[in-house]
Amino acid sequence: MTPREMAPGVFSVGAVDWDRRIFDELVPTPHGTSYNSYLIRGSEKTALIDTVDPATFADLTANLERLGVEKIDYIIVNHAEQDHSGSIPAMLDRFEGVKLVTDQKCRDLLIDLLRITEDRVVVIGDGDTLTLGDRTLEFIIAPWVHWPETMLTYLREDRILFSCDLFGSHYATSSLYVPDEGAIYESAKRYYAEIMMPFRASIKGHLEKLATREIALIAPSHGPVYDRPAFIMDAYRDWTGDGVRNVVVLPYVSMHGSTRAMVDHLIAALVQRGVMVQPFNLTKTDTGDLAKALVDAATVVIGAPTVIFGPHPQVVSAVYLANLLRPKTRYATVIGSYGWGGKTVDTIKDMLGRLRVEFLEPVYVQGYPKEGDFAALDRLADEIKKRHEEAGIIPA
Ligand SMILES: Cc1cc2nc3c(=O)[nH]c(=O)nc-3n(C[C@H](O)[C@H](O)[C@H](O)COP(=O)(O)O)c2cc1C
Repeated sequence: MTPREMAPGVFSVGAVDWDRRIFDELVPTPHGTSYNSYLIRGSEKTALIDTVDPATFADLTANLERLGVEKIDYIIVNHAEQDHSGSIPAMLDRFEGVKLVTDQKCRDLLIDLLRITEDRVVVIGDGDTLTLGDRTLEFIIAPWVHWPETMLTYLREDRILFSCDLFGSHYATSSLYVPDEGAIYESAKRYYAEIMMPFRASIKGHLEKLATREIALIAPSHGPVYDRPAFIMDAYRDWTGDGVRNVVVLPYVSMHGSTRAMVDHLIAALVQRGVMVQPFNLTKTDTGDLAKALVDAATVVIGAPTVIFGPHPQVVSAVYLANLLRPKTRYATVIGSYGWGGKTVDTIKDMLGRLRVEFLEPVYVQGYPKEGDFAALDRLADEIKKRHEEAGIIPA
């Protein structure tokens, strides 16, 4: 990618990774991603906001060369994770005298993760500023935008917020600005779900802190720049707020069709009662899609057959993930089938200890479901409808 100017003297100089299909060896990235780095040329000093994944270091340096950059005074480090910080050691070698500017926790992590030496780091605190001559950078400490050391940087004169992972999306595009709000909404929601949802309360606080600030552009560290910041800030307010949607997320596995018959019956029963359903066959599911669905669904029903006295291992993996991500789900239960015995329902319940959910009566049956079992699923659908009505989320 070539440098793109966002404001006079402010350039996007990072790399687009069109082919990346998995991130942190954990989350699928079906649309690739980008590692955004931004150059600010002040009248006296030059600063670089974050670097890039080390695999794309050559793209960053090529962009700096294209702009004729010979000296960088500061590298602002908003986050110590290697997809942004990993090129710092190479940058320190290349640009003699450059100082890293970051908060205390990030400094400590940089020393631990990248073996940076203390003397290369200037530590700043919340609200501190750094002048580049005609430009002023203001630092906003924002811990737990998925790691404890995260911070944001605000370029006062141009009203640009460099938000690092906050508001980011794994989305490779040749467009500097959001090319399609619908597509970016989905990618940003998925990204929020995968790494920020567990820290919903902290993110809410950061949004409140930002609410009074004039922001013309939000320049995140992944995905395109927001030239209509209200779009993504409203979406984040919605995702981090307490509201839930009239949706049942239904992750399931079925080896021989018994649980599947129950899943199909429950889907039909819920739809007949005006409740939306998002089923996920876990043998075919992209975990990012599942995480995204968990962001605002009111209810989760887990469909699990028994394998060696407990839940099928693919269900265990999904339940473990859901427990880590801590969605704002209000109701949960288990449906499924066993052959002779086990502890599937109790094991799943125990695994969801971090969620503040009310457990509804499970429907767990021996073998292929019989008439009475389907009737129990109808009663479960009634119960879910009642809860959603009480929550005021079923349209009249
Ligand atoms: C590998 C394997 C292990 C199983 N282990 C158990 C078990 O420990 N306890 C049990 O009650 N049923 C066990 N079953 C039987 C299934 O739970 C039972 O067939 C169930 O109806 C399968 O539901 P499904 O058709 O939705 O896959 C096992 C089945 C398989 C294939």
